[in-house]
Amino acid sequence: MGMRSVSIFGATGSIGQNTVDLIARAPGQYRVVALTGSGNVAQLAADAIRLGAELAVTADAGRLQDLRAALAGTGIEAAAGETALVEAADRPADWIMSAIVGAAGLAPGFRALRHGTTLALANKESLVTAGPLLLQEARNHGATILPVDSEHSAVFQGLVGEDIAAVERIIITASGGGLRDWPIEALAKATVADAGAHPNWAMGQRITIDSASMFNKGMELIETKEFFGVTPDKIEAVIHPQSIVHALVGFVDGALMAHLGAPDMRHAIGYALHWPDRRDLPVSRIDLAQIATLEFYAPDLTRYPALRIAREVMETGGRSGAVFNAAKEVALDGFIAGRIGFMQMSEVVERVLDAISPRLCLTSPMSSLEDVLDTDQMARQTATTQIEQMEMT
Ligand SMILES: NC(=O)C1=CN([C@@H]2O[C@H](COP(=O)(O)OP(=O)(O)OC[C@H]3O[C@@H](n4cnc5c(N)ncnc54)[C@H](OP(=O)(O)O)[C@@H]3O)[C@@H](O)[C@H]2O)C=CC1
Ligand SMILES: CC(=O)[C@@H](O)[C@H](O)COP(=O)(O)O
Ligand SMILES: [Mn+2]
Repeated sequence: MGMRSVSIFGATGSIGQNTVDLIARAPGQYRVVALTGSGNVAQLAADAIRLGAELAVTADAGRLQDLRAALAGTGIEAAAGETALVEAADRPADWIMSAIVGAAGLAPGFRALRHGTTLALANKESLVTAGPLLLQEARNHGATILPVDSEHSAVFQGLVGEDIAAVERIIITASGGGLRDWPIEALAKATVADAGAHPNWAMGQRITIDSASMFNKGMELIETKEFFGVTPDKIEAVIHPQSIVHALVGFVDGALMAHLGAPDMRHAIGYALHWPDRRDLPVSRIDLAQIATLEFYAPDLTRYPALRIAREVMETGGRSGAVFNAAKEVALDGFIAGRIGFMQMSEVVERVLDAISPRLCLTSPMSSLEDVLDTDQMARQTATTQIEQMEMT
């Protein structure tokens, strides 16, 4: 058997760097086809050289000269822009990590499936915006999608050898985020630094703030429904401050199987990399006696309106996931830019879903990637308008 070929989309980010770490620890075992990044061209070039990649792509068309300069004399190809990203996904690779942040990750992952690859999916936005289309595309081309989000990897591992018909419930855990213990009245004044500090996981800024608002968990509820094909009434989220139990699967006989592990994404990434085998991974082993206490409690929906909105989206289906995600991305940009407060992010998303529904039938399914991208654009424009209106009042 030849060397396994891999590509990493979003290689310069938090998931991407953990993936690079695992690949770099196994010299001679992988042929690296493409690495992609965006603004961090220096990291992209350094990793492309370190891993001997064939191609490096920055999503930022304005950084092509910088990338070329950083790769001069190495023989590694350089490319830039959105089209180049999708073209990189056309380069066959046995295993592809999808770890671009946001809806920008959808098109390259979607294209990679055309080649029957194994797509390790960290980019949850792909499932939230276009779950049915993505899964259908994988079926059409004999491709495999493996979950990388820690909770979904945990559920996936809990389902090995099980019949999905015997699943009574799926419980995903939530840390509660950086503001979990704040008085609820103080949340409106939370800053980007406050919300951007996660109690347990080291992650990119956007998902860390989404953890604090629990938009991340809302996305994950939808991701669970789409990926595992279970009805919303079977999916629960519970706060677990230690982030040691990642998810639990409950069966019709009352058994509840939990997945435990240190909060280190190299576990879920490594599981997807070696699946269906298990290999030794450089993650710390948990010591239950030292941890001593694992707590669980129900989330307060007044504190976390994102969970309530996500549940409505799960029930609505159709285009509502794409609208929800796009509105959330614009609201998050607005919070990071200081234009709206922390609690106003959920207000924006709710307003966009309400404002757009007379123009767009939210329950109707999407028929193509273009359809998803059009819906995404419409929701982004509506969200921008809503933020402008909020700023005026
Ligand atoms: N971090 C984690 O532990 C987890 C992350 N996820 C999901 O994985 C994905 C990645 O998250 P994370 O690694 O934290 O994110 P980061 O922000 O750390 O990294 C994002 C990556 O995407 C690149 N990127 C940014 N914008 C664009 C764009 N418009 N087009 C193409 N590439 C772009 C970045 O490039 P550059 O940095 O060079 O600008 C970087 O490589 C997200 O969907 C997140 O929800 C899921 C579970 C856990
Ligand atoms: C590591 C991972 O999968 C993240 O999505 C994580 O779940 C975020 O932590 P929260 O539980 O705080 O959302
Ligand atoms: Mn997660």
